[in-house]
Amino acid sequence: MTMPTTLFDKVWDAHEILRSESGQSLLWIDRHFVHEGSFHAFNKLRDRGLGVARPDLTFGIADHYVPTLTRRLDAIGDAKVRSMIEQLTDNTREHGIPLFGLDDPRQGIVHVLGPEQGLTQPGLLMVCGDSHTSTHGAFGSIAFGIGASEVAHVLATQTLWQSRPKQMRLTVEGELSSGITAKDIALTWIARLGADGARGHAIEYAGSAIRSLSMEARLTLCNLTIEGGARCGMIAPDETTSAYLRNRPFAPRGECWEQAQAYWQTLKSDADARFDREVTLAASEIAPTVTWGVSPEEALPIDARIPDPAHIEDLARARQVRDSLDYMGLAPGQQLTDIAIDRVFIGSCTNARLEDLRAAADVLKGHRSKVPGIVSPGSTQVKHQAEAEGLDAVFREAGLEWRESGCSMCVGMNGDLVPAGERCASTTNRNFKGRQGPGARTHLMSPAMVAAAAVTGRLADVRQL
Ligand SMILES: CC(C)[C@H](C(=O)O)[C@@H](O)C(=O)O
Ligand code: SF4
Repeated sequence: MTMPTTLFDKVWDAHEILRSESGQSLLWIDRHFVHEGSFHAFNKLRDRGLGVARPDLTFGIADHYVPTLTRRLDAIGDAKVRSMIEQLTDNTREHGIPLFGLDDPRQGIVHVLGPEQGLTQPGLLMVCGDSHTSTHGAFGSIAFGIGASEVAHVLATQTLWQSRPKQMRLTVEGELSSGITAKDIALTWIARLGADGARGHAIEYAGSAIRSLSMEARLTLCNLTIEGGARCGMIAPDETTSAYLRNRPFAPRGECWEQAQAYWQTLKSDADARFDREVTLAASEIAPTVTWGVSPEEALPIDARIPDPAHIEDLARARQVRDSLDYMGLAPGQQLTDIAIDRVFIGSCTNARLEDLRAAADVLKGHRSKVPGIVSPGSTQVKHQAEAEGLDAVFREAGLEWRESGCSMCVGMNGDLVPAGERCASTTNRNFKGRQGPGARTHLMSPAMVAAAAVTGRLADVRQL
């Protein structure tokens, strides 16, 4: 009798080349994405006179530093920003690595582009020097972020040493009510377990509420997995996965497609597989959720009040809450829906795919935004699709800026910043101090909720508009 195994075990075991005495596994890497931050690793290779082992399995993507007002490199005033994009172009050219560069019609944020192009597929092992690589696990691949020296190791060998993480299953049963999205599922579990709650674990998302999510929503959920401290997040591939991938540029075709289907069907946890940890949520207990503090775990249902540190017994936690409120410029006990905002941002690898833009446009249609804001589609293709549907017109008529695709105001590396002291309702994944700019205050929420905040000028419950 064979031991029952999990989806994670199946994919991991298929990639393990050997195991060291200390229990580390040497893993084969199927896909390696490199963005502008990879220059460290390329410099390392150069110092040691090494080449890239498998340029055909490596893909360059310009996203973190790209301008969103234009696609012209020479329009970037900041020489340091320009050089980040130039270095990626030079490094990929030198090593024969395909590049989705600034002016490529397929350009996009790495975690939007990979799935969109069909590079992300069930059963693969994928890495990138970027923490939100967990996104790609939505297809039933193992995908995680790695550090600069690991990027160099993968470039040089197409392999990576890793220790096998513990495993946790997060089951969400029931039906999500209208207005509740994958973003709300994620913020809810992270608020419950903590930003460190899933540390050292690979998460498999399961249950009827997860199975009913679209592919794009699954990407949002797996994207945010890292904010709960987990190593990666996965969802077993099903009909939704195959329907999404069929005919994508890099997806298998013809007989290979049939073979892939047969393999993908085996990619699920056995009925009696054991997890180190099981967590269950009822879909009915999930409300539209927003963050109020400086960590994704500081999140609450939109109808709640800001916590009062005077009522928190744990002194360390009370101090933390006081510190968060101080940075965020908020008062204890304040009703979330009373918080006025200064601007909005709709973008990032978390929530800037077509369905996200549709959800935001649905709420904005026929309204003016009370505050300024930027909409940056997750990829150039998403931009074109949105324009074909007239979504750009909805955003423009609402008074928001319709920009080019890139990481943009999620992290501000390209100069798209929230001014100090301003409060931004944002579809992104991190609300750390200074994340959107020095002194900037970020509230994370779903695209529909950002649109509701734009329309009302404060944090608002999209279900009550
Ligand atoms: C700059 C990059 C390495 C970073 C990451 O690792 O995630 C960024 O994408 C982020 O979201 O903070
Ligand atoms: S959009 Fe934001 S979270 Fe995603 S890769 Fe870019 S900087 Fe990181």
